[in-house]
Amino acid sequence: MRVPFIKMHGLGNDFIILDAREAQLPDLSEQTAAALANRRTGIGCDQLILLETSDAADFRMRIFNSDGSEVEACGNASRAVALMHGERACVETDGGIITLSPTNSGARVDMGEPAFEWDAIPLDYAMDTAAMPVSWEMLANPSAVNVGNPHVVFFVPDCEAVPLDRLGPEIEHDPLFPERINVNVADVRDGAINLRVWERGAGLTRACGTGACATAVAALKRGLVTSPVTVNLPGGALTIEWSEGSTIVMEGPATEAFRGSFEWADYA
Ligand SMILES: N[C@@H](CCC[C@H](N)C(=O)O)C(=O)O
Repeated sequence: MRVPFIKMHGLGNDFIILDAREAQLPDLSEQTAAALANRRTGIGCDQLILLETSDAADFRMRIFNSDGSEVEACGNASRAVALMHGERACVETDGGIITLSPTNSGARVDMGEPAFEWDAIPLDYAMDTAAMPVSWEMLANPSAVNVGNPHVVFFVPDCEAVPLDRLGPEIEHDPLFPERINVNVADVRDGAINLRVWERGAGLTRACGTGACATAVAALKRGLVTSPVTVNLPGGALTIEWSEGSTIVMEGPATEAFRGSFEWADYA
């Protein structure tokens, strides 16, 4: 079976998008998702996005990391899907319903409300998620925020100085995080946030939209910045708006890279 795909990215965080809203596709196993995401032997991407019909929203967006794991949310892919869809839409994800609106330069996405309770992150045991009493070498007292998916956020003097390629996987797989975790390291300068992210199931990426949301929320709660705040990532900048008790709104660019098709193979 020949399957069409669209390759898109948000600030260099790249996606394969498969559209099963009208055409029927075989069930996508985690092994097949990982094979398609492989940069040497597949098409290559950080996340594979599968669009399906939904009874609860205009359509459903499923998200697979490059290691094949299916997860709840992806901010950058939400903007890519908004650009591809071309009009405002409510979208069902495993992290909740989000609302996408294309803009002249990309998209604006209402990502829903963040959660802060320890068991909503989730953590393995109860603790204060605003300043967690834990550390990994120079990374200490992070905030934990769930924005549809789980994030831990460390504020440091200089995020470029953190060996995230070494500490990221160690923290991602720490037993404190039963569903693993996305690891954010951030510094605040001139009212803006500089951010690097080790993504659960994908490693270091050029940008992480949910990471930007979680970090902005954690920085706003700590009184380090005011809303709306610019979050600078290696791939470019996002704007995040949030206030206590409200939903998070993310705005930024999205780009189509190319289209193609491949012969479906089931690796399960
Ligand atoms: N790139 C994403 C996040 C993708 C999912 C994440 N790696 C997870 O496992 O939760 C984004 O832009 O938000």
